[in-house]
Amino acid sequence: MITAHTAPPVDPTDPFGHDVLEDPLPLHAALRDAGPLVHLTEYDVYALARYREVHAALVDWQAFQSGAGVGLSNFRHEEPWRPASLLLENDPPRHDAPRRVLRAVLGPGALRRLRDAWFADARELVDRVLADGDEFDAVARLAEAFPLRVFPDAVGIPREGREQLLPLGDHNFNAFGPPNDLVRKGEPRLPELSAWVASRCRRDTLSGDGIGARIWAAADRGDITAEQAPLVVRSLLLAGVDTTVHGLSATLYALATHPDQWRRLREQPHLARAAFDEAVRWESPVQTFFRTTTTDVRVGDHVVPDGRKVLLFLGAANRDPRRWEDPDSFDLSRDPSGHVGFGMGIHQCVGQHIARLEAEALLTALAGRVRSIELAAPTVRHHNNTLRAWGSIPVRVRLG
Ligand code: HEM
Ligand SMILES: CCOc1cccc(C(=O)O)c1
Repeated sequence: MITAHTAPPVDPTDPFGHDVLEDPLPLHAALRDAGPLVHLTEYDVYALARYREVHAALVDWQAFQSGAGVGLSNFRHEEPWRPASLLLENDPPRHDAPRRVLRAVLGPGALRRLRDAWFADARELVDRVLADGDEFDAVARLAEAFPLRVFPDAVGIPREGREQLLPLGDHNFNAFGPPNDLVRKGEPRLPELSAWVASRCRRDTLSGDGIGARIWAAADRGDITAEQAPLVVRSLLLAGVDTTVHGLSATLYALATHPDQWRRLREQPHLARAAFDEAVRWESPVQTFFRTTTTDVRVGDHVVPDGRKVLLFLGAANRDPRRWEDPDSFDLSRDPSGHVGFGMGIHQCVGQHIARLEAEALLTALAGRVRSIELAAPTVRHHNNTLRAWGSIPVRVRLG
């Protein structure tokens, strides 16, 4: 048993600096190569970047807890800046009932109920975009437009004002990082956005047959309490939009820069879901999340003391050559299962099948009309402390 707390290798890089947010790959490679555990001196936290250690931490919720927050802020010493998420920022047992309710309302029944309408909506949106011309911004016209059209409808929130979900989600994901310029950027609108999303979670603003109403019905049954219901709806609205916008953006970017893979998708439209999962592995729209150790935890030859923050680099794990063959290639023939782009273990993304359905609908509609897709101009990244995000992806398409 290791007795001395031998110090692991250190890295002074700021993982939330703009140079890293523009291109995180060099830091990911340096962290993986430095060892199974690294100490990030910039914030005095630990980092895991290899698949094996990230996966092990994700599934060991007892030693690596979420209940002290999954951002840099440690809820043992600091108040959360908003009421903590009942799922993301809680451990069992408090985590369990809200998770059961969300798993049920986002389960096979919801997917069956939504499938035909989402496929029709995707065809209608693609037809309208293509009617406007063969060059457009795939982020604004497709990756943002489609989730904002179908997901809030499925949850049951009114149409007007729903575009607020993007800046709201953007700030929430920035807030998992340090109090830097990205967090300061979102603060002026925060009171207005927080009040707005709280109003969308009330029973009386949610339409009768939506996912939101079904969460309130679960409270009526006593599966969760009436106090928990709005927070469970809030989880959907905070977690369910920006993630999918940037997951779809990553997929469209990957396909526009790999014409051979686009041809495969055209020939085999059933590969749409595989294309989305391979893009989520390759790009990892959710790059990082923190955990907090609940005891002295041994990682390799070192020990992380109790109560310390550990940054899990999901994106680095998804390109770890120790786990993936030719990890930097985007390849539809790969089996991407086991990637940690949706997390792993008891907190693994409860909305992943909703995201996959959105992607399948949009990609199927596109593959049905577009013979080729390519970049028409330089792309622009959108920096966020947690999300690997896109500002714009200008594309040119040929129909047929
Ligand atoms: C490409 C799209 C998405 C990605 C990449 C993504 C990624 C993730 C990841 C990595 C986690 C694990 C967080 C952790 O371990 O601390 C997670 C959890 C979660 N996701 Fe997703 N997500 C996506 C879409 C969605 C959608 C569409 C919804 C809602 C319908 C959603 C709702 C949630 C919730 C509520 C949690 C917390 C689950 C828990 O802690 O038990 N996500 N997601
Ligand atoms: C990937 C999960 O992302 C989030 C972000 C913000 C809030 C929540 C929540 O569960 O409330 C989840």
